[in-house]
Amino acid sequence: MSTRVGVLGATGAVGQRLIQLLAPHPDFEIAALTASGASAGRTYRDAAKWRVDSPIPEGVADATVVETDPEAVPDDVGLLFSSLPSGVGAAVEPEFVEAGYVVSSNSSNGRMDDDVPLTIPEINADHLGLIEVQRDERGWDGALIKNPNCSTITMVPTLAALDRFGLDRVHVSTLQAVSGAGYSGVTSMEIIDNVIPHIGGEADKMETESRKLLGSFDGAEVSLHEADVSASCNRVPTLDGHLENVWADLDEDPAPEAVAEAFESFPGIDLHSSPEQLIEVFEEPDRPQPRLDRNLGGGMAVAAGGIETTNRGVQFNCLAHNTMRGAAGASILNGELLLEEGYF
Ligand SMILES: NC(=O)C1=CN([C@@H]2O[C@H](COP(=O)(O)OP(=O)(O)OC[C@H]3O[C@@H](n4cnc5c(N)ncnc54)[C@H](OP(=O)(O)O)[C@@H]3O)[C@@H](O)[C@H]2O)C=CC1
Ligand SMILES: N[C@@H](CC(=O)OP(=O)(O)O)C(=O)O
Repeated sequence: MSTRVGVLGATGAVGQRLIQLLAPHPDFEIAALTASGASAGRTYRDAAKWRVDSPIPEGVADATVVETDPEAVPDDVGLLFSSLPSGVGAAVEPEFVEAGYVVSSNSSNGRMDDDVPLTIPEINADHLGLIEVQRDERGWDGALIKNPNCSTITMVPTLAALDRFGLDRVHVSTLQAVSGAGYSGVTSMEIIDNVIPHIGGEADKMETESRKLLGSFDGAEVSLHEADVSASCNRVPTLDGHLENVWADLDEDPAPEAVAEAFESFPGIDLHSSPEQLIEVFEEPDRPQPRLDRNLGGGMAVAAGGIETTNRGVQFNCLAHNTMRGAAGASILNGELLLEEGYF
């Protein structure tokens, strides 16, 4: 039997991707769509400026959008996916959890809170245990779980695979697609024929979230991984797919073949949205590329290439689809993990 789910911020860019992925999902059935007061009371077709490259799913187009308020969401909804602006998420997500809902959120608010699991199921599914800590400390019946920032999600599976060689220090420079900024985030006049060498707050997120994801959970708290991470974030004129150049200093000195083997053999997880091969390695020196490789594994795989040794470790490139693996797909995968683990 399918679990009835809702989408908070359903009319937005990430909300639309969530709807596209949830409509055919075997375990979830869309039962509530929320947005701002300006959209509430309207049909979804009327309220949302639909921009996904497939039609609005049947049953969603004529559904009525409701206020983002726990009282407006039916009680039999078991799981909520949140893609609200972070300021709104910070205010309303706790209200939903207090009301007993389990919320799988893509918004950046609260990701580094000590009692909030920040999870990529293939990397740190055990951090879900923080939910018990969260419930004890906050007296909540529901639960709040976060997926990381899209640039962080792209890089962290490769770092997790490299940790067997002793991950010591990481430098990363990103080339991030415009969809990461949302539909009205950067104008065409700003980005065509241009690169913007700054994305507000992004470097800090990569530097902190990656250490939490790679950290260890002892049943009570997560200790951050000791590796130092330095990031430099750039907006480039691609539509989807964040490409990243990574330099990792390691305690050991693996050959490029050993690094490729570590990437390719890194295990996935048996969940519907997880790809069979989590990290796909290219031997061609000019891959991965956003336009060619962002849809690997249904947009849920990470691509790596250009592996070379340095005098301190290894350098390589990695790529993932920022609104699939990096946003909507990440929240849904966390929802699948919560379902599997019996949290609702
Ligand atoms: N993990 C990642 O890497 C990524 C994360 N994100 C994050 O996801 C979130 C959503 O981004 P995006 O989809 O681009 O944003 P949009 O601006 O496209 O959508 C925002 C959604 O929130 C709703 N909303 C806005 N204000 C309110 C309010 N006061 N009360 C209730 N609902 C409100 C909007 O409804 P309405 O249409 O009525 O205004 C809309 O449904 C952000 O936090 C963003 O940072 C985004 C991209 C990638
Ligand atoms: N800042 C990211 C997208 C994003 O919204 O990230 P976050 O989920 O951390 O707010 C980008 O521009 O590509």
